[in-house]
Amino acid sequence: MPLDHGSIGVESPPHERSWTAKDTMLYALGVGAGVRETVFSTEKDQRVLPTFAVLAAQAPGGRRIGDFDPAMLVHAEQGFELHRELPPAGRVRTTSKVTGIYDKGSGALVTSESLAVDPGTGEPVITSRSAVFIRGEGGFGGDRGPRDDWSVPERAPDHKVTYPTTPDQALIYRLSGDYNPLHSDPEFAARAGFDRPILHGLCTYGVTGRALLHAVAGSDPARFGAMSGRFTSPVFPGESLTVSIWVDGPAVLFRTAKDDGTVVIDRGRAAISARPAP
Ligand SMILES: CCCCCCC[C@@H](O)CC(=O)SCCNC(=O)CCNC(=O)[C@H](O)C(C)(C)COP(=O)(O)OP(=O)(O)OC[C@H]1O[C@@H](n2cnc3c(N)ncnc32)[C@H](O)[C@@H]1OP(=O)(O)O
Repeated sequence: MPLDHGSIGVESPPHERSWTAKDTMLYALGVGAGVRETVFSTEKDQRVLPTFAVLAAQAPGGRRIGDFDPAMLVHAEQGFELHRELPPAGRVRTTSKVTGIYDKGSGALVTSESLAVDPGTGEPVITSRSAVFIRGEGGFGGDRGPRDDWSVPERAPDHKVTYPTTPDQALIYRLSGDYNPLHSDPEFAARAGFDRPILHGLCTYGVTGRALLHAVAGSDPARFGAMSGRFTSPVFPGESLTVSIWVDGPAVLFRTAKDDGTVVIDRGRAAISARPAP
């Protein structure tokens, strides 16, 4: 059954969500911030990894986009802007909407946007933009969607950071709320065409965000304004991730790859503000 194009532009009812210090510590462990990053993984002077913003701004309950086999859905793109640093425990009110359904031939690309505000003041806290790719749902004769002019700079990266993931990474990450069996159940993963469960896209994204935070933002979440990228190939738990980073003032480009060179996040952009004056 085709996807419901009537879902485009329909705003979801506001959804309030709160999180605790334990949620943000668990998230930190889920994206690999452990004993060397205890400011994120323990309560001592705790701060929050900027990429937690994507989870904080998720709003379930939007309009359904149609019937399809959930095993065929993968996370395709993710971006966010952080309007202020997130506290270890907090609350936001989020509205979201589908912004487009594009025909990519082999699948449909469904894009969405969420705005999370401070429920007390109404001030924006997080803007989040994401896309999912539903394999097998393309070919309906629709628009292919906007083009992006991202290209790899012609110089060597200014930074290269490699982080491991562990075989248990997806089992820890899922406890932050994405219980999609694609990441835990070998039978479901086989239905999706994978010989074992794959890592959550947002886990790869969080590992990449740590690399950016430490390499170009002086490990200071307050300097981390935005990040976006496209998931180009699946990652299996246990694989290492190398983030190549090019810095041009506040504008940062990046790309994440596995040990065999396969690029898993492409078209990466981040916005990092200057170090505050002492
Ligand atoms: C907040 C929201 C939360 C959402 C959570 C979702 C639930 C989660 O639990 C699910 C996950 O985490 S899944 C894990 C992470 N994602 C992945 O591993 C997907 C990796 N990517 C792929 O496999 C392929 O790129 C694939 C399959 C995406 C596309 O591969 P192909 O079918 O071979 O397509 P290809 O021939 O390369 O390109 C066809 C057209 O599609 C565009 N395109 C490709 N990958 C894209 C992507 N990732 N995002 C956007 N567009 C993409 C191509 O550009 C091309 O279009 P055009 O010709 O117009 O340029």
